[in-house]
Amino acid sequence: MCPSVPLPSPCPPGILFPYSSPQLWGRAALQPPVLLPTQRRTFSNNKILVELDTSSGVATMKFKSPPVNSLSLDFLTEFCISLEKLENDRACRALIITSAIPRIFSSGLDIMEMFGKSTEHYAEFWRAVQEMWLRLYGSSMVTVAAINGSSPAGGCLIALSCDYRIMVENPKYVIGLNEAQLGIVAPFWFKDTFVNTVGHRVAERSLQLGLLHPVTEAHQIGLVDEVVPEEKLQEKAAAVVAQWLALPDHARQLTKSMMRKAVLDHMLAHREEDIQNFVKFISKDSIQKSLSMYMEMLKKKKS
Ligand SMILES: CC/C=C\C/C=C\CCCC/C=C/C(=O)SCCNC(=O)CCNC(=O)[C@H](O)C(C)(C)COP(=O)(O)OP(=O)(O)OC[C@H]1O[C@@H](n2cnc3c(N)ncnc32)[C@H](O)[C@@H]1OP(=O)(O)O
Repeated sequence: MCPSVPLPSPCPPGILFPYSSPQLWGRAALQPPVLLPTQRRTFSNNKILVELDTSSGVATMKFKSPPVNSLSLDFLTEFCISLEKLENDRACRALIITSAIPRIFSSGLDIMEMFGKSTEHYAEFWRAVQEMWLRLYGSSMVTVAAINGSSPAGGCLIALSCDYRIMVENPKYVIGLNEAQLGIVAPFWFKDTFVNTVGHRVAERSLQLGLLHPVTEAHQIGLVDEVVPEEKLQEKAAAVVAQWLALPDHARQLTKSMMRKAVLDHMLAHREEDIQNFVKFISKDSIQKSLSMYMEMLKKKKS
């Protein structure tokens, strides 16, 4: 049962509220500072592995969906379930997201979910994409993306939705919202999340050109906050989390809510319309043709 933790009053109508239970916001921070032995709780499905260290309150989530951690409907569903579990767990205050697949953080939305399917399927898929973003961008946990590989489009969105991004320095890795290169358009809430991170001018150029930025450039434009060698990634992520967790949960959470509220509110107010727009757009013959050509190009690249 959740303890009844008094919230600062009056509570701002932060968008975090529908997605995280206000009673839980005090979490570990409000408990007496007793030294607990390190304890790990693990849960897993065939796409995602989560390990929660209950003594520090930090969970690590590893994407493990070969070959490229693409965000299929199944993956998104498992991702949302895992996020919900952690959000509702009083022992969890922070989340590090990383990949168990070498060289790839996530290849973005699974293109096969947007190709040759029924309008009902497109609507269900898009609702799942929205749900994932609402949960992650609106999370009351400290969230850090430990980006250990390339992260195009939807993969970049996951990183952008976290509070902090650390990327492995490797000249082969790229990150960005490259939708325009596929002949599709990043929806307004992808764009807003990007703008909130890198600013309007950088976002405008990057989105119009569908740029995938090499790591050093991503760092220069503020798309990632830090760049580290592979072997330092987990240590750095843990240090960043510790710094953020040193603040009182309620102050950090209310500040986060204040910063993200407008964008989250905007999407919630237009959620159904956004689904209809997606279905209409993705069902067009010209868009289906672009996606088909893109998949062909990916396959040709291999041979
Ligand atoms: C008006 C507007 C209104 C509403 C909105 C409308 C529009 C819709 C917006 C939709 C937003 C979309 C977001 C997205 O995320 S789209 C996906 C973008 N992703 C990419 O462009 C990445 C493509 N992939 C790659 O670049 C490479 O695969 C990658 C990730 C760098 C890895 O390279 P490599 O290790 O060499 O591996 P392969 O290329 O050989 O890939 C292995 C295998 O995986 C398949 N694959 C790769 N990516 C995807 C994917 N995203 N979805 C599905 N499948 C993928 C690839 O084809 C290979 O398959 P194979 O069968 O050949 O083994």
